[in-house]
Amino acid sequence: MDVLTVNNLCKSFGGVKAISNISMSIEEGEIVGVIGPNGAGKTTFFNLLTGIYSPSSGDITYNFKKKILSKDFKPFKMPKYGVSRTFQNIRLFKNMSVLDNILIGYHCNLNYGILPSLFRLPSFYRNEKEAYEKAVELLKIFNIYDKKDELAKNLPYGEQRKVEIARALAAKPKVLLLDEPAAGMNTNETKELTKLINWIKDEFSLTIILIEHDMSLVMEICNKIFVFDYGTLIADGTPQEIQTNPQVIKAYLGGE
Ligand SMILES: Nc1ncnc2c1ncn2[C@@H]1O[C@H](COP(=O)(O)OP(=O)(O)OP(=O)(O)O)[C@@H](O)[C@H]1O
Repeated sequence: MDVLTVNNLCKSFGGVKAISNISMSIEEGEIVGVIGPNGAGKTTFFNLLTGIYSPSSGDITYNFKKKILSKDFKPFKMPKYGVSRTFQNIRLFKNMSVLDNILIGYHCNLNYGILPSLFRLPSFYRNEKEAYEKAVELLKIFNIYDKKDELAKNLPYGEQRKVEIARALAAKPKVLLLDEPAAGMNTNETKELTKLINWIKDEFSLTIILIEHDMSLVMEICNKIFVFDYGTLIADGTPQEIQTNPQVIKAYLGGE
């Protein structure tokens, strides 16, 4: 079943056509890679998928129990709908602890109102305890439990990326968008992350869409790859098909 459909999507900034007539569908449970040279429109595409930008024309639909249409996208609503993301430039609450960063992810889905919170009613404690336990579980999965009380800004870059992914997962998404998850990671960290992404996809029943320049990661874990160049979709297919596609080779290397 398609979890996401994109129809004739366009986005222009003045005279710059950042996204031009992109159409695609993504099936539930897939790990999909979005690749392309610098400036190809990948981040703009993610910003359209998460309501940061509105399409100039065309539309996007998440086919969840209830359909979510692009006209209803707002960045702050996306986690509630079931769409979480990470950013190319890590956006953590840098002066908060690692644990608090993850707890914020859970707070999108807490089931108590202002009164239980003000008067400290049982539902408040029940929800907070559950969020804490789940956050600890995530920290252990990401192998950063021993850093839980450190300020996010004091963690090495690779671990900050893990915190950002864990925070996105805490919002219990159905679709997880990862913008360059391996950026700034060394080879071993990238290998570890590759395994982790595969594992969380099954464990949390996710559909994952990722932008990534690290081709070893993309080719190893993606079922399907979409290739952008100058805002257009120039190819899509399996990793094997993409690696041998002459148009893709041309876009990356500037020749055959
Ligand atoms: N807010 C904006 N205002 C004007 N132009 C923009 C804006 N955002 C993106 N662009 C332009 O749109 C095009 C696509 O940019 P985008 O950042 O989406 O590419 P990208 O594929 O993510 O690149 P990279 O791999 O370098 O991150 C570029 O020409 C960029 O300059």
